Amino acid sequence: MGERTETSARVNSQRESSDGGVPPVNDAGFARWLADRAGQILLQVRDEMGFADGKALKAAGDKAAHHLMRAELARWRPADAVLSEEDDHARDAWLEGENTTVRPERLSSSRVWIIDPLDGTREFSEEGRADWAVHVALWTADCSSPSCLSAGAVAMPAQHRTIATDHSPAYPPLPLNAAIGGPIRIAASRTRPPAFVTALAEEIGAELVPMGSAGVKIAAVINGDADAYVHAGGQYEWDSAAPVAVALATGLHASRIDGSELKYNEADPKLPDLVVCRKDLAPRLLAALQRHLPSE
Ligand SMILES: Nc1ncnc2c1ncn2[C@@H]1O[C@H](COP(=O)(O)O)[C@@H](OP(=O)(O)O)[C@H]1O
Ligand SMILES: [Mg+2]
Repeated sequence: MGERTETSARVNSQRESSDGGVPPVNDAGFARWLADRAGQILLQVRDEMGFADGKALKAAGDKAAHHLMRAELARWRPADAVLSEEDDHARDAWLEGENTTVRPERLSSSRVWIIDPLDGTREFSEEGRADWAVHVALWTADCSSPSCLSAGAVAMPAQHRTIATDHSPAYPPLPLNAAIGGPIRIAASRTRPPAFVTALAEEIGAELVPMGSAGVKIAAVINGDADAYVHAGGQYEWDSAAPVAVALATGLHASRIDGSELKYNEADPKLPDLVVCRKDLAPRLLAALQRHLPSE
């Protein structure tokens, strides 16, 4: 067994033997508890493995967080379905049965946990970076909003910070630079920003704030460190479900870039674009986005 595999095996066995106690009964508290537990494991994996082999670190982080979350969900919410980025067939709308294709179980479940065990995987593997997160969201069939997200938590372990719908953060105050007519700050992917985002920013006099992880970018909007998060060109439900749950609970605007609703637990989990921003900014940003929508 190589040194790195040994480290990963040791982290796994410590994880399995460590007891996180009894989690909160309510779903939002449970989401926070689960995201925090996975976050602790991820910090441990980073400490144990170091940054010499980024690829191995990413793989070990994804795996450790996924296994822990799957195990705790099976233990504490056994009747619920789970959609995790790290499941083998997570991206498939249909699964191969014996002689036919079958629908994934989650499509007939009334409660589905949509989880991204490690969002911002690239940044997780880079020393000194804190822009990575753990996402836990609960989709329920019985709901009153189009997204049907009834709980969500985003842990940012390297920032020692977790936001969740059990104690929804306060609506962000109008930042001073917005009040005095300063530039809007748009958070965008540091490695895969939408093709149109530079032109969009120029058109509305905005400045771009590159960072990793969809969860961290939406947390920046919730926090008031950015005014908006704009993404297009590809993403999946697990990349946005948890932070969108918190953003909506906070009272922010969250939609597709054409203004339509974000929907979760769809047969095809692709959810390639979104915009999250303060409500006062939404009409202006959506109007500008209309002029930049990628042609289908
Ligand atoms: N064009 C694209 N296609 C598919 N996934 C994308 C994407 N752009 C961003 N993502 C995913 O969205 C998440 C946030 O991306 P970014 O950090 O670039 O803003 C990342 O999730 P993971 O880290 O869970 O893979 C990344 O893989
Ligand atoms: Mg992700």
